[in-house]
This record gives sequence, C-alpha cells and structure tokens, in this order.
Amino acid sequence: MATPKLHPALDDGIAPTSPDFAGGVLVCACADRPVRVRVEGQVAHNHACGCTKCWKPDGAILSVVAVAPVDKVSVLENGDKLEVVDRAALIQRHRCRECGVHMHGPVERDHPFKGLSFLHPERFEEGGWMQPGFAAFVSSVIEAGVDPAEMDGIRARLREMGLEPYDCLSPALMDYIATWTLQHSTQSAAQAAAETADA
Ligand SMILES: N[C@@H](CCC(=O)N[C@@H](CS)C(=O)NCC(=O)O)C(=O)O
Ligand SMILES: [Zn+2]
Ligand SMILES: [Zn+2]
Repeated sequence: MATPKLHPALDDGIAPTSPDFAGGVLVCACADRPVRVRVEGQVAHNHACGCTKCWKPDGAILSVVAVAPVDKVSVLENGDKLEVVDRAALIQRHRCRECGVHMHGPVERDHPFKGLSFLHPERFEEGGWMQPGFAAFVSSVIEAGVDPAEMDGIRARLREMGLEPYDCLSPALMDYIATWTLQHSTQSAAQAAAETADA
C-alpha cells in the first residue's frame, strides 16, 4: 500500500525545533498584499490535527497547529483582509478572505485555552519553530472524506513519524482540560452557595 500523504511539513521529514527560534512572521498565501502576523517567542503544543475546522494546505488531510499567548500575536500588515470563520466557535479563526489561510485563532471564551491563539507555524517565514509532538482528532479525517479503510495506514504512518495518534487531544491536554473543568465547577458551586447564603 502507498505511504499516505498527510501534510507537506510531515511527509518529507519533520524539521527539528531550533533552540534559537525567538518568534517570527506568519504570512498568508496571497501574492498581492499578504496578511502578515507577528508572533513573539516560540510556539507551544504544536501538533497535527485531523479535525475539519483547522486550516490545511491543498491536498493535506491533516493540519499542523500550535498555540501562542494572544498578547504575543499581532497583525502587522493587511489585517483588513481577515474575517472570522465562525463567531460561534471556541477558536475564533481569522482567515484571509482572499487565499483562505487561517492566520490566528484566539480563544476568548471562559475555557482552559482562554488567552491562547491557534496558529499554523508552517506559515512562518522563518524555520526552527517547535516541531509537532502528536496527532489529534485523527478519526475526524473521515468526516472530511477519507476512506475509513485508510485509517490503519494513516495511524501507522503517524506512529512511524513519532506522532502518536489520538482521536481527541493528547492525554496531557485532556487531563489539563478536565482539571480546569473540575476546579471551575467547584468554584462555581462555592460561589453559588455563597450567593444563596447572602440572599
Ligand atoms: N469531529 C469534529 C471535531 C472538531 C473539534 O472539536 N476540533 C477541536 C480541535 S481544533 C477543537 O478544539 N475545536 C474547537 C473549535 O473548532 O473552535 C470535526 O472534525 O469537525
Ligand atoms: Zn491571503
Ligand atoms: Zn483542529
């Protein structure tokens, strides 16, 4: 069986993280007036994502997506071309309305990821950004039209590349979300009890 093509930043070998990478500029795919977004510092939690919401380059079945603090992300040029894909979504994905590339995606809602912005590091002009460490939402590629019969081959290829495949986020991130949810619900219950006592 042919090796499945997943993403240009994965298929020909994953570029290593550089300890010297101190941030860079993400550029959309427009030849004319490209959107340029500055990111200060290294990105975190870089991973492949198979969900239907994350932006993928033509022909890719996975996205490569990382996060940076929102206050480290700023639109430098041609921000008038940006539009939010779905205002109701957790991740407010800002895409270039001309070429379709997603340029940044802040989380503004009360959520464990609040204050982070989702970015596609392959759009950096510079190399050395953190290499992806796992693959998330892998089963979701079926929703985008991948034949379920290909899934064993896709997961095997991801493991071969050192990207453990998961059908949600990684266990570490799922544990982080669950811990936040517990603390949040405990705080909400304590607040409600205090308000009832005051009434
Ligand atoms: N199976 C769904 C999964 C979508 C999903 O939950 N994506 C994750 C990973 S990016 C998420 O956190 N989404 C939040 C959002 O889209 O705002 C799909 O493929 O559309
Ligand atoms: Zn563009
Ligand atoms: Zn995704």
